[in-house]
Amino acid sequence: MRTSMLRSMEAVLRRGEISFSSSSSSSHLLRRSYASESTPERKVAVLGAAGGIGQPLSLLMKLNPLVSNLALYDIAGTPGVAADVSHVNTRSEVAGYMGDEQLEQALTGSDVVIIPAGVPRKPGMTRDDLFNINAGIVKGLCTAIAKYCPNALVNMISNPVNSTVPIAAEVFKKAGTYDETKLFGVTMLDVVRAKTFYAGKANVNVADVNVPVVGGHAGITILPLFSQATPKANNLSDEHIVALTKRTQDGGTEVVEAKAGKGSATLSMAYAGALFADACLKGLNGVPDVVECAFVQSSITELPFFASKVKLGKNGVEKVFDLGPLSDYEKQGLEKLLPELKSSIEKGIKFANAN
Ligand SMILES: NC(=O)C1=CN([C@@H]2O[C@H](COP(=O)(O)OP(=O)(O)OC[C@H]3O[C@@H](n4cnc5c(N)ncnc54)[C@H](O)[C@@H]3O)[C@@H](O)[C@H]2O)C=CC1
Ligand SMILES: O=C([O-])CC(=O)C(=O)O
Repeated sequence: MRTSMLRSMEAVLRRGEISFSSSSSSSHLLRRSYASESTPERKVAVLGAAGGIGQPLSLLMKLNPLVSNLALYDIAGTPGVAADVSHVNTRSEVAGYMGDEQLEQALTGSDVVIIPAGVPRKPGMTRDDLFNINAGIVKGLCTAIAKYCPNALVNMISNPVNSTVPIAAEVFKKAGTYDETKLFGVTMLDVVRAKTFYAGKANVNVADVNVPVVGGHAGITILPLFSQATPKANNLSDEHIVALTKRTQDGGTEVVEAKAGKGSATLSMAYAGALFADACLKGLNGVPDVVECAFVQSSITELPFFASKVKLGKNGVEKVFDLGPLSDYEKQGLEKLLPELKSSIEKGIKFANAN
């Protein structure tokens, strides 16, 4: 029975009928979709592809039939990762690129660039403690993106996202290529966590759950809006909501501590990153009503960048949705997060302009 299941799965993959579902209707990673002979060519580059996130993310992007070319770039280790992933019998051609001199080739022609390059946290560190190393890495990679694929959608995973996205924006502005509809901080893992934790407490099917998560991607700047969660749960008290909010905000730290010095979330992040990149590709391909949360240039609060629901279209961000009705608890959370998020954004802008 197992053999016949594998055979039918392989047949479906060969026909290009499997795709990643955007989380809005189902949280199943693999699902039949509209992919067909007419699916356009799309090149996706993963920068940091040999890392803890990069490797499983590269595999998941290899499984995505919307991808025709997969460029795997890192400063080391990519030939092995690319050779390994390239043997998976799905649509995309895989190529590995290593070191500065191959970055141009990796990036040229990319439609989507996913950036999980940089150091992860160890117990006791905040995401901001990664700034000194990762800011420079992101700046270098974005300088190359501006040069070699200025029209690509950029999915920034490297932490601290609250600062690396503003850094990217400044680099692109200086290069004259900035387009606010094409730059995204990936906050999808916060949404993935909020859905999982909510489903567990509310006792509902996780595949049906939707929870917007707004703000930023660090500690209290992560604000899950459980008052807008669906399906509605009648069994959750205020205490439950406070606990769910805290667990979502501390989700990254929970993994960092459990890994005890061996890094931060990689597998769940690869899943979340693959879902978000899939949503970007669907938007580029003209699929209607693709809506996900992301940290983008925004005017829905006083801050220049903010995570909220965004509609993805043929050019990237088509619409930034406002926050909708908030509970009193969420209003307080919003007030509390603004100063920290503001200072992280300013730190990124200052770094980009000083260096
Ligand atoms: N946005 C989010 O929700 C999340 C973000 N992260 C962040 O993602 C980043 C990566 O995490 P991991 O994969 O666990 O780290 P890792 O250390 O396992 O992998 C990072 C990879 O980046 C590569 N790299 C370093 N400098 C580079 C450069 N200039 N160009 C290309 N590649 C370069 C390294 O060689 C390594 O292979 C960290 O900053 C981490 O904090 C992690 C989890 C969730
Ligand atoms: O916590 C970290 O350092 C990694 C991260 O951003 C997450 O898991 O949300």
